Amino acid sequence: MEIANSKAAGELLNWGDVQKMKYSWSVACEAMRLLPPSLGTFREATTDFVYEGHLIPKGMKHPHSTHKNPECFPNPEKFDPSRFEGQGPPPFAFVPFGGGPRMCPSKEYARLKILVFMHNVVTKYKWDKVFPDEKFIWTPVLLPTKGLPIKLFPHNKSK
Ligand code: HEM
Repeated sequence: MEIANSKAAGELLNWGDVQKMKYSWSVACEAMRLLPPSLGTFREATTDFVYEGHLIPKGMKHPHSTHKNPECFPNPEKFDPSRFEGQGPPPFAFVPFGGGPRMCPSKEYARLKILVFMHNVVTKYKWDKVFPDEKFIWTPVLLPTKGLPIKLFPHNKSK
């Protein structure tokens, strides 16, 4: 709310505002940790190799599986945005956008869109899910099974 409180009614966000929205981004990251928008990236080992004592055989495919590993994220089922504060998770443990040379080229664009969306929804509306226990499936992108309808209640109709 720090950014929202610094803006006049109807004033748009600027780039500097978005850079300051660190807690909102931690919340978005924690949501993407628990429910990655994309099922993950598949990498195929082109040769046998050993990593930290584990044989990775040629042909093995790896979707990302670290998001709920308690060594990377203690108490992994808990929604806790503070995991992303300070140094944050270990390298390559949090990979909703993939990693390495083929990682999502739109990560920063997606961050901008997500933060602007969150800012506007939170500052303009109170909202409720129509189906509180709606399930999500991956197809391979994350989809709400009933389309995630929500009811919006404007905070202030004059804005
Ligand atoms: C929350 C939003 C998004 C998420 C979570 C996401 C996630 C991903 C993931 C996991 C990959 C595979 C990366 C890899 O193989 O290591 C990927 C690739 C890609 N994404 Fe995104 N993405 C998002 C938004 C977008 C948007 C908005 C665009 C385009 C405007 C986009 C364009 C691409 C492209 C072109 C690739 C292929 C990159 C390559 O193979 O070199 N993504 N994305």
